[in-house]
Amino acid sequence: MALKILVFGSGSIGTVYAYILSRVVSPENIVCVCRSNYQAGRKNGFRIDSSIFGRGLTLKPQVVETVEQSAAFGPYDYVLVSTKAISTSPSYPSLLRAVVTQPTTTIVLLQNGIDTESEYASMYPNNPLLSCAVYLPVTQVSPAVFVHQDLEKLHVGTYPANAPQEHKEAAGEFVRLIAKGGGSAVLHDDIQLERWTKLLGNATWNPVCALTRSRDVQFLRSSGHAREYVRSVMYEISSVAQAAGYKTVSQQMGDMHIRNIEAKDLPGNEPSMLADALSGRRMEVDALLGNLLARADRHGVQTPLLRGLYAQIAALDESFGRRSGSKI
Ligand SMILES: NC(=O)C1=CN([C@@H]2O[C@H](COP(=O)(O)OP(=O)(O)OC[C@H]3O[C@@H](n4cnc5c(N)ncnc54)[C@H](OP(=O)(O)O)[C@@H]3O)[C@@H](O)[C@H]2O)C=CC1
Ligand SMILES: CC(C)(CO)C(=O)C(=O)O
Repeated sequence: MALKILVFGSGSIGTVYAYILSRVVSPENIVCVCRSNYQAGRKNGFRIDSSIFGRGLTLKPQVVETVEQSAAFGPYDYVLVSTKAISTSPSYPSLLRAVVTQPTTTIVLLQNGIDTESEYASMYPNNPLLSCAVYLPVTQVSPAVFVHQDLEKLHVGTYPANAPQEHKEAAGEFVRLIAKGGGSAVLHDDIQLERWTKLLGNATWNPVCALTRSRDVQFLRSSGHAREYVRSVMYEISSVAQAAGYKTVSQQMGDMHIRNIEAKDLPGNEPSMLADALSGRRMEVDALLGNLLARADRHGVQTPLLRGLYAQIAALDESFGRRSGSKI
């Protein structure tokens, strides 16, 4: 039988993976749940300009406005969760009840952050749950129009790492599917090290860039203190990672990361949290920082700079909630 795929959250990441999968699965079997870009996506489909996959790419999947509407197109083999990893009411995991109807439906979390999986795992204990680290810089420049630059790599593994054998096999099948669509996916027995490795960059650049309305290179070149500040924030993150057992997430890794950004031209990369801040959208405060601080507390690691960043980004996020009456 033909595979059926649901993309919950057809923003930057969801749309590019929908495109990759549309090279192996008929677009009529790919259903995209949209919100602000629903009208544009329904009318014209999605457009992607990618420095890797090509310019002017188009995708015309099924487009719906709610998860309930998408249930009519199921049952699904894969439910890709590509919303922001934020708390909502009702929660994102609970919204998926209408579509996680088969024990074989694989849930794939295409999101940044750490410690974001447990609600999905407790709600859908029998379904394969895949957690990922996504390297895919994409920005939505107008409704349903996306620009993707430089990099595409997906690290995939089960949650938890010691999931049953059938779930491990489901992870392998998903990795093969992405590869058939021309993407680069890597299977891990334990994905958490990759999540923490990615967090080193995201817990630094995402809030720093969002708070300063600067891209990463712009921030680094903004004053004589910027580099040392970023380095010190990364030192705190790597100290928590070390205490949590992720020994390769080190200060040396942070230094290499900074050197890579320093070597880039202005203006640099726009982290997804900067894109959210510029549009006044709710931000991944806990997935990127709050859960990290909880780990720091658990291990008794001092993190004064991260606490300051958290307090500021949480206040900015709250201000967006007040202003918009909040979409969540
Ligand atoms: N963009 C990037 O470069 C990268 C992002 N990531 C991570 O990937 C994840 C996804 O990020 P990204 O794609 O940038 O986020 P986007 O904000 O671009 O996309 C999320 C989409 O989900 C939609 N959505 C949210 N709630 C609902 C709902 N209830 N019903 C229907 N649609 C909904 C949003 O709609 P609306 O537009 O109305 O808000 C939006 O279109 C995040 O965890 C991010 O940190 C990882 C690597 C790179
Ligand atoms: C790697 C990076 C910075 C890509 O833009 C990202 O993960 C994000 O924007 O959240």
